[in-house]
Amino acid sequence: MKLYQALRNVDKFRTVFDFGGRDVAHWFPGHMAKGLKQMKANLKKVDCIIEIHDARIPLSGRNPVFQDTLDVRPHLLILNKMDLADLSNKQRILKKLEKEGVRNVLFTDCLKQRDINIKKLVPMVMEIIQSKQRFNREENTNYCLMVIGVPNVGKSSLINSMRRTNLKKGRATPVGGEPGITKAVLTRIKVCERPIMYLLDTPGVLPPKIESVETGMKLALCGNILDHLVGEDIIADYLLYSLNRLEKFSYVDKYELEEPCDNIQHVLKRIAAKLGKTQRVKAFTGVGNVTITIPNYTAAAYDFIRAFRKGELGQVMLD
Ligand SMILES: Nc1nc2c(ncn2[C@@H]2O[C@H](COP(=O)(O)OP(=O)(O)OP(=O)(O)O)[C@@H](O)[C@H]2O)c(=O)[nH]1
Repeated sequence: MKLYQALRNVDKFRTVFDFGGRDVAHWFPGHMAKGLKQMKANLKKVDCIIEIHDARIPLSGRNPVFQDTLDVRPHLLILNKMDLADLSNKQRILKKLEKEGVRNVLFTDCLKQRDINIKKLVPMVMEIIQSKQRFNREENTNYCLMVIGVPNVGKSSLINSMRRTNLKKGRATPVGGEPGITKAVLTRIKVCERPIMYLLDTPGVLPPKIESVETGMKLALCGNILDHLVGEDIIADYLLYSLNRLEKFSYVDKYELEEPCDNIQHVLKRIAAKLGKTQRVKAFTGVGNVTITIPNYTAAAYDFIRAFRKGELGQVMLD
């Protein structure tokens, strides 16, 4: 799709998204509060907190509890999944974060076999630790980090990636495609030999800060909330709205649409047809019941969201 063609459609696109009075209160399971207790209890052993968040939403959805209760420790913010993020305006993001008091930021791609930024992690952590007083751990020669973050941002992947990079070792912790995979209690995992560095894995338990339904929807789009709690249909619609707003029109070619379109029903119908996803349903007519074939909108919405999460619809910056 040529940009000049697409731009002709811009005034046809929605400028605001209608969330239909949705309530985000039920989007997070209760077990998450337990995680914070565990973290606080283990804080004494920790030299540096590694907070990990999704690089596509660097400004939304982090948990404010980090600042309030865990702030006593040195802190590094990792913005992971950088391979999926449009970082053309990285400076704007870094400036905004700095205003919020976040000075140590590292972008990573934990799926990459050799991510150069993961290599920088240990030296960066050492610098941060050495720039502050080490509380009651002065005499300790090994270091302990705590990795925290909202669900599904890549905490386990980061640990595995650090082990791969620093110890040439394989997986220590299971990775999942759905939020809430890491449920075990805190485990201490070695991630570096020189200096000896351990990492406490937390169960991905911190509920994000949802200051608005829009923040909730961004988190849902990035896979930080279980899809069915929000609804695949609305996530897909918010995805379409976002792609159009950001002028990321690669979905047009991928799904063989004629032009960018702001109507989710139309787009899903096209996706369903392309994937051959139809369903047969009974329809009641005046002359009796007939079975008709209609597009499977749910399957199409799922495919659309999945393609986005895999990066097939381009890199985005949702904040
Ligand atoms: N594209 C991309 N995907 C990633 C990256 N890091 C992790 N993922 C994927 O994100 C999903 C979640 O990763 P996990 O490491 O299980 O995340 P987690 O934070 O430990 O998840 P919870 O235990 O649910 O809190 C998996 O499908 C990973 O493959 C990355 O840098 N880029």
